[in-house]
Amino acid sequence: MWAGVVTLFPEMFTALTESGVTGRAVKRGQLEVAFSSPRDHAHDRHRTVDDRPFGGGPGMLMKVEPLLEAIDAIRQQAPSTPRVIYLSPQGQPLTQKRVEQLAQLDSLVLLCGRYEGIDERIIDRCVDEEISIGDYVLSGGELGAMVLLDAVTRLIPGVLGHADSAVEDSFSAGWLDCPHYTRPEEFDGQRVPEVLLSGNHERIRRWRLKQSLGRTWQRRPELLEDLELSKEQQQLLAEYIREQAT
Ligand SMILES: NC(=O)c1ccc(NCc2ccccc2)nc1
Repeated sequence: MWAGVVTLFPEMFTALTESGVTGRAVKRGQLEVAFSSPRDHAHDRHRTVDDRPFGGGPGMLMKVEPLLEAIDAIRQQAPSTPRVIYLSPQGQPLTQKRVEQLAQLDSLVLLCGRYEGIDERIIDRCVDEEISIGDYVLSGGELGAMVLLDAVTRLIPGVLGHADSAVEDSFSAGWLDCPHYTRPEEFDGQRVPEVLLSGNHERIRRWRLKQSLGRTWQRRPELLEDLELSKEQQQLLAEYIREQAT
């Protein structure tokens, strides 16, 4: 996956490119991240990248010309025509389903707004899709870009070891994950559920599925509305709900 990032703060992205699973993916060449800053494309004496909004109002906006030049510069580096995504509170919510679709692309350009955002003419000219990582306002789109890149990079084949890829099943199935335990079997009086020590893989599968469905019902019932549960899943969820009542 090739990602071009248009940002005034490329140094923020070392958290993604130099740490953990995503840092390893960059080192292995599974993810490539390139940067382009509007500041490098501001040619006036003060290298101005922002300006006051027409119509008045608080704050500043990112200027058209430096941003457009920065976008064109990064697009030229893309190995294939990139999908241009703008991170903004006005975007479509980022979901695991959308992450899975984005992970299929060869190249992305991520626009990171600062101040109160960017001139709408850039969105009209260059942006294919606006994405939001949640209903709150941040000081810039960079954290959203890193969230998106992290979620997408995990899905690139070979990035996660086999053991980790099992983690995908629950959320990509559309429900929350089940509880997890590791050694010791007992800690300060708290025991690991016996079923997980039983070695009975079918019982363990059913227990984990029941816990996932039950927790989804308890914490995020709206996620269940879009799901068509199998007979087994419906039965396990019903059992979980009955046990909650007692
Ligand atoms: N919720 C998000 O994904 C998000 C993205 C960017 C951001 N801040 C930069 C910005 C502010 C206003 C308009 C456009 C961009 N805050 C939150």
